Amino acid sequence: MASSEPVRVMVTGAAGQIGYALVPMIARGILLGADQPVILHMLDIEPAAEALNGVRMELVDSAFPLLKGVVATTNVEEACKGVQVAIMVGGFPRKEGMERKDVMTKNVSIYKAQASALEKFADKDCKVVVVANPANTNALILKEFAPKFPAKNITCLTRLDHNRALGQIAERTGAAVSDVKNAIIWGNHSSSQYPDVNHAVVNVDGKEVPVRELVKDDAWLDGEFVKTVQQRGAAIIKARKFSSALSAASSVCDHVRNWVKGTPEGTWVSMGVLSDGSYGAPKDVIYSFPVTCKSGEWTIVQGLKIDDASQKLLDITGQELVDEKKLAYECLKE
Ligand SMILES: NC(=O)C1=CN([C@@H]2O[C@H](COP(=O)(O)OP(=O)(O)OC[C@H]3O[C@@H](n4cnc5c(N)ncnc54)[C@H](O)[C@@H]3O)[C@@H](O)[C@H]2O)C=CC1
Ligand SMILES: O=C([O-])CC(=O)C(=O)O
Repeated sequence: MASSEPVRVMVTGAAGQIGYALVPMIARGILLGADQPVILHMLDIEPAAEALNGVRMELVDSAFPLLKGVVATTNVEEACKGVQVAIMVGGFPRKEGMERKDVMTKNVSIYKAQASALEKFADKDCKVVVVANPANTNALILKEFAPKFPAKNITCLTRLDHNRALGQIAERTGAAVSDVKNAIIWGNHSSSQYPDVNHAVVNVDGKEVPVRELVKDDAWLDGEFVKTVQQRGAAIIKARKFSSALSAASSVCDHVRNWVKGTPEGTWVSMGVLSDGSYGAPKDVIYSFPVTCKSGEWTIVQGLKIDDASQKLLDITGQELVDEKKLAYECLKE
C-alpha cells in the first residue's frame, strides 16, 4: 500500500473520543508510515456535525505534511467512497455500569446499515477494522450484510487487549514493553476474553525467556493478571468517565500498520478475524487469534500447544460469541 499516492482512510465516529485521538495519529503517519500521504474521510451523525467540523478545522490548523485532504461528512455513502482503510469507531459507547450487551441493540443496527455502503462505495480491497462495541459481533454483522466484500478484509480490534497484556507483564517484570512479545488474546473483546501468556516471552539480555519462568508466580498470571486485562476497559471508564480513547487509537494504528506492513519475524499479534475453527473456536464468528501478517494478509498462527485449563477458557469466550451472534440477529429483527 505504500506509495506516493495518498491512501484514503475512513474513520467513523470521528467526532467522538477515540476519533479525536486517532485522526492526528493517522495524519502524522503512525497508521501507515511516515512516508505515506493520506486523505482522511471522517463520518459522524447529524447531531455531531458541528463537533465534526471542529475536528476538521483543527486538522487544517495542524498543517500535517502527510495530510492531502479531508472529507468530513454525515453521509455514509460519501464517507465510504474509494476508501482503502475503514476504521469503524462510530456507535454508542458503554457508560459506567453498563455491560457490553446493553450497547448491542443500538450498535448492530448501525453496522448492518453501514455494511451496504462499504460494499458499494469502498475500494474493493478495503481493509476494515471494527472498534465500536460489541466489536467482534459488529464486525460479523458487517461481514454478513456485505456478502460481496472479502471476509478476510473485515477484522475487529483486540490489539488494545494484547497491548494491555504486554503492558502488565512489563510492569510486573520491570522489562521494557518493547522486550515483551507473543501474548495472545483469545476470543471476544469482552470480559470473557482469555489473555494467555503461555507462549509469551521477554527478551532478557538478548535471550528470550518465557514469561512464566521470569514471573515465577502462576497464581498471579492465572488470576489477577487475567482479570486486570479483562477488566481494563471498565477500569478506564471508571477512572476517566470516558472509554480508553488514547490507547484504543494507538492500538488501531498498531493493528492496521502490522496488517499492511507485516509483523516482525518471530512475533505475532492478536486480531479478531473470521474463525475457521482453529483451536476448536466456533466457526463463523469473529474470534481473536494470534496472527502473523505478510504482504497485507493475516494468517492464524497454527500448532500452539493449548493446555486443558486454557482450552476451557477458549471455549467459554467462543460460546459467548455464539450467544452474541444469536442475540444480534434477535436485535435486528426487532
Ligand atoms: N475495541 C476496543 O478495544 C475499544 C472499543 N471501544 C468502543 O469504541 C466506540 C467509540 O468509543 P468513543 O469514541 O469513546 O465513543 P464516543 O461516544 O466518544 O464517540 C462515538 C462517536 O460515534 C458517533 N456515532 C454514533 N452513531 C454513529 C453512526 N451511525 N455513524 C457514525 N458515527 C456515529 C457519535 O456521534 C460519536 O461522535 C464505543 O463503542 C466503545 O465502546 C472503546 C475502547 C476500546
Ligand atoms: O470496555 C469498554 O466498553 C471500552 C472498551 O472496549 C475497552 O476499553 O476495551
